[in-house]
Amino acid sequence: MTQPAILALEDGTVFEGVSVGAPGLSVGEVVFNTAITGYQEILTDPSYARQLVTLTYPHVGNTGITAQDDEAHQVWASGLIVRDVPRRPSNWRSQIALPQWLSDRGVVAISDIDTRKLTRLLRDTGAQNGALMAGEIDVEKALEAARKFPGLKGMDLAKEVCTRERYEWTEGQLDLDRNAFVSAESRFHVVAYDFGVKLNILRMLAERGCRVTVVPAQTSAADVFALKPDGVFLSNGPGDPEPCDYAIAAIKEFIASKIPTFGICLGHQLLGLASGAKTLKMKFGHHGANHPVQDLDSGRVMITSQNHGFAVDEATLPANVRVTHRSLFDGSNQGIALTDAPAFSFQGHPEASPGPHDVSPLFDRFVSMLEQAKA
Ligand SMILES: NC(=O)CC[C@H](N)C(=O)O
Repeated sequence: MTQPAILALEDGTVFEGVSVGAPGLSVGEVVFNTAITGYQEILTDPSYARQLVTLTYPHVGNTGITAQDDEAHQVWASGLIVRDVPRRPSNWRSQIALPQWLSDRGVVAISDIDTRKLTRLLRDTGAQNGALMAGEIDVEKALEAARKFPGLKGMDLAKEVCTRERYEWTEGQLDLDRNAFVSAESRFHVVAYDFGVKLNILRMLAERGCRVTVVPAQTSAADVFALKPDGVFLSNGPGDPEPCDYAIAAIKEFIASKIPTFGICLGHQLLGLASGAKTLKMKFGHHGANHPVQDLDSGRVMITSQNHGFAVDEATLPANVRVTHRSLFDGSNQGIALTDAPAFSFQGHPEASPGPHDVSPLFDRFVSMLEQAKA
């Protein structure tokens, strides 16, 4: 039996649809993602914590859900908003249908709303806070919950979503012919900060010969140095980078020690902050899998996967930080490199999960840095 669901926005707009997940109330910042595939990777990406994600692609759930495609061991998005979910999925890898998977995990989701109208509204007004309600509906209560959500600015979520315990990672990428993840021989030891890390990042490091020790967000630089790594990786993650003072302090020490350091997304923003730059909240951010980004060194344009609502403010970069990449959508910063330390970072997602692989050579650049430092 279909259950009703609503999406209430802080500006008072209410969308009525049907529930395709668990009953209940869930609040967060509403963001739109324009990728046409990868709904499972998006929902399990820890960077979406406290966000309600709407997908502009209208048919979501067609290929079902496969455990191997999880980017983390749980759904991190606070809710899902879509136009249409198929009656049944169809794919040889599918293990479970999207609505069942969502409701098993207590995730509130709505379908049958006009997602184009919602996206236009968010594009015009900027990302808004909202509330999803499914099952028993109380419009006033949902509107109040949407207005009460404090917003992501100033919210430190990295320390909330990260691993509690340190762990080792050696598994490479999925070999579909063998239906197994392949392990590679390791030549380097990398300490990866988990601010909300996506598993495909760890796999891409492992595939390139890195044995990875994943550590909690609040691990001190001294504890990292004690592990004697060849390099440090700074992961993606949810929330505002600015309040993550523990991470900024640790990264300052990595820069000073000249250990090879590579950051992705939140990790990029944190490297920027540790270098002395500032970050800003964008109007509606970048969330999609077809964003053009220019590599300023080569002039090449790459199509990239993106998921961020904050950005490094280029106007605040100190003299020892070079801009390496820029978004061709809005000219915002997409990459930096220090001129006096082997440290660089990228705002988008070179792990492309989901998305195109144009930026994956950045992992090779990090590995060359590890090689050079070791030589
Ligand atoms: N994917 C990420 O790491 C996102 C970084 C940060 N939370 C932002 O929204 O900008």
